[in-house]
Amino acid sequence: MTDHPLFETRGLGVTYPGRGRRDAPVHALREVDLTWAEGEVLGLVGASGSGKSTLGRTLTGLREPSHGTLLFGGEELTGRRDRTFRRQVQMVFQDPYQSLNPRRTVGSQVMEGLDIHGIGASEEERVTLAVTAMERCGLAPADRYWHRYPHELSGGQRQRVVIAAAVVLGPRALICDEPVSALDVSIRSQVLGLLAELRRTEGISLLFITHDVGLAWALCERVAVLHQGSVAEYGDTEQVLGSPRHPYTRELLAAAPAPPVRR
Ligand SMILES: Nc1ncnc2c1ncn2[C@@H]1O[C@H](COP(=O)(O)OP(=O)(O)OP(=O)(O)O)[C@@H](O)[C@H]1O
Repeated sequence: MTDHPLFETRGLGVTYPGRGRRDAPVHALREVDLTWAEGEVLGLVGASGSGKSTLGRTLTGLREPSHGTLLFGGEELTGRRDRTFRRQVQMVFQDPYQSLNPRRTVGSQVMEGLDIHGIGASEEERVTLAVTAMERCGLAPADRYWHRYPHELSGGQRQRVVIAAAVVLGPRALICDEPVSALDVSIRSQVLGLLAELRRTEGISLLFITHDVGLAWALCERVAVLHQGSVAEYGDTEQVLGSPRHPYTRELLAAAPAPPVRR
């Protein structure tokens, strides 16, 4: 732990060039000032196109800011992220197929990061770490899943493999971009429960990107509402979603399919 926030953005902006030659550039993020504290579950909510994924990808280094400053543990991040950062900050995407290789077994995919980062003194130790992470993520006993391919698993199990492949590296932060939107409604709460538990037991900070204000309300301590690339409102979840001040936040809450429930 440091005294610095895990991540901090100051005046962060991301502009994409227009898709066609005649198209105007898209200002996906404008002047975003946010703080994500170590150990915190921070929600990023907003409608489709509000810039949520762009912000998540910019934090991980998949996209470079066009302007502004991005700090990690108080240090400015520029250019290619180093190996330590890539180990400490992991992403979980909406569609586990996007993250998994269909031609490789579950065990080899959970092991892959350990090989890349040179973790574990021997193959045996790496296998033990992978088995522990899989079982920690609800894939127990691990040998039941180890030799299977992604298509042989359910959507929820695939997402657990993705989470296990991140957790095995001992990350500080998980950036979860709509992690349950592609899953069957009946198993969403199990995967959300796993993420909440990882935060509680391992102290992993969570950034929870969602268009679903109800989920943010249930899971997050603080929430930032993004509207057309800008932060409309930001603060404690109770305050932002319980007594919204910005008309856009009220609109999002009014459009929620069920009244949000605080967990
Ligand atoms: N690679 C790209 N090139 C050009 N424009 C892009 C690119 N990626 C995203 N955009 C545009 O940037 C804006 C923000 O997109 P982003 O995907 O970050 O929003 P989002 O809130 O995550 O939306 P969704 O919930 O639909 O994923 C949108 O107008 C989108 O069309």
